[in-house]
Amino acid sequence: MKIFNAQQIYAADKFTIEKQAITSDALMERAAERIFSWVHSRLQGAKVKIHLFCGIGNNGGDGIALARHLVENGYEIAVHVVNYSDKRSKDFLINLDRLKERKLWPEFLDSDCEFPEIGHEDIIIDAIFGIGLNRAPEDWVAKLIGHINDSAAFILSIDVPSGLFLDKVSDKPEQVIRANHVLSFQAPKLVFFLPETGVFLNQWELLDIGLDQEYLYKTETDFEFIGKPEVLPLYIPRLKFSHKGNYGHAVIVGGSYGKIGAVNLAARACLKVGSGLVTTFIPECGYIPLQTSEPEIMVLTDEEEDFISKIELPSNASAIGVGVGMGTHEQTVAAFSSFLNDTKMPMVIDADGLNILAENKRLLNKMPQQAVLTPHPKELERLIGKWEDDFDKLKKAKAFSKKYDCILVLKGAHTITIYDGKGYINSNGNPGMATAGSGDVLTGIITGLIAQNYPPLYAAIFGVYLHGLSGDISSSENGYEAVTASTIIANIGKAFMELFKRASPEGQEQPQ
Ligand SMILES: NC(=O)C1=CN([C@@H]2O[C@H](COP(=O)(O)OP(=O)(O)OC[C@H]3O[C@@H](n4cnc5c(N)ncnc54)[C@H](O)[C@@H]3O)[C@@H](O)[C@H]2O)[C@@H](O)CC1
Ligand SMILES: Nc1ncnc2c1ncn2[C@@H]1O[C@H](COP(=O)(O)OP(=O)(O)O)[C@@H](O)[C@H]1O
Ligand SMILES: [K+]
Repeated sequence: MKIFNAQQIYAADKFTIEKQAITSDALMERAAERIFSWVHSRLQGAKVKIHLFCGIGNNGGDGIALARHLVENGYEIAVHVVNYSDKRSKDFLINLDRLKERKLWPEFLDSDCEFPEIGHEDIIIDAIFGIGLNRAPEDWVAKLIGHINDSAAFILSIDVPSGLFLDKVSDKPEQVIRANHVLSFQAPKLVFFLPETGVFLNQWELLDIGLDQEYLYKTETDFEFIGKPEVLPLYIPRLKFSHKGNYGHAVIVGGSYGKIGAVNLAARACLKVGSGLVTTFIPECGYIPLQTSEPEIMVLTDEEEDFISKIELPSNASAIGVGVGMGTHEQTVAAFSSFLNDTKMPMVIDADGLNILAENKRLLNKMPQQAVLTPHPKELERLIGKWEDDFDKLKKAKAFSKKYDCILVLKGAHTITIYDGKGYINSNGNPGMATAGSGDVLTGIITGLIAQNYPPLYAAIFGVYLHGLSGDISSSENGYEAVTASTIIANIGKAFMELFKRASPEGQEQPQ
């Protein structure tokens, strides 16, 4: 699903209004009707007090139009107009008049007023600012936002939490609404997924307001939100008359004394995503534990006992995952350096592989084309340097990926895969996955997919999704805390099965 920026959303509104020959007010009415039916289907007329805080732009207009629907359906409401400017939008004014025609007079809030009392069981509709926020709110508006945040009431934000910019991080977090739920129009916003801005909302949902499909389809975006519909077409089916040679030979290179487990996890994940053969290249000390615990996995060893000093590959290797648990011994650095000189095979580089690259930047030019790098935030910082905020991070990551022709997988709650100027934002996964070795599993998954001939970018996007889905199945069975890297591996099979379930008419999924 595409993630549009504010200019594109405004353009889509304009295009839709012209093509469908409707007024902008009709589009606002559509938006308000969608919000109303969402609210009404949940509240069913409950006698709960609803406070609507409405700005004076179109986001406020949505709120005022919603107020009319609520009052017409018997809800107990209080409308507070946050009068932060005298430049009221046309559609806001149209809707204000309609409200007044129904004898409902909003309370106007300004810099001198007392803020309304909010009961802990009340509901707040936040329609102060939408995607039009272009500067920090004035002090009194910021205080009002603080007052709303301090209440125990449930906060439902319209389109975006008010105070959240779409293209930068607010330097004053207290000026942003902390929404329990956001009803966003048509498409998700990038800020929902970045660590510094995503914290302002708990959940989000999309409301379709019928923006022109052709415009949405044709408009190129810098970011895409990756869910099941996006990953399914990437899947490569297994063929009836195939043999293991058709599914590649993945090699995991890594491990050091005390960190052989990382290789074990990555190699098992490789097997579970369907790699035909899996070999590990590890220091001698890992030979017995790996051979005895994983009968399917072949083991090659370095001549050194505790670390890697010279990397050798099986002759028919088709993809390499390198770096997990590998350490940064100087002989390992030398081995990795000459390995990069000699090997132009598809490669996933993780953990100490990334640390070595960061310490020896000249090696970056030796990476094979479209190498997949899977840094967690600290590893990323070592590679691309410090960033000012999450937007700057994305800009720097894109520049890095372009400079070295590599695919960057920025791991996090919403992992973002960057390539060719575009970002692919993963939709699944959970905090249970913040656990030792879950990154090693991801390395194995992506390597195993590349070994089977998935193009590296697709392997990264598909692999990240599959990893998140396995993590979600693990947490649904065990709870967040008990998710381990091994439970993620154990659920890779179920994740594949889940991918091919289709929704039944009742909304329950059935195998396809
Ligand atoms: N354009 C359309 O046709 C539709 C727009 N919709 C709503 O319209 C919203 C965008 O509306 P607007 O563009 O009017 O913008 P907002 O309602 O977000 O903001 C209102 C105006 O306030 C001004 N402003 C920005 N920051 C300010 C600040 N810190 N202090 C004081 N004034 C400030 C800006 O000029 C801005 O246009 C969307 O988020 C959505 O809720 C929906 O009604 C659907 C249809
Ligand atoms: N809060 C979270 N929500 C979803 N996924 C997460 C969360 N925290 C971590 N993950 C995922 O878990 C993995 C952790 O990787 P990493 O930090 O490299 O772990 P390790 O080094 O222990 O293998 C990444 O794929 C990341 O996206
Ligand atoms: K809002």
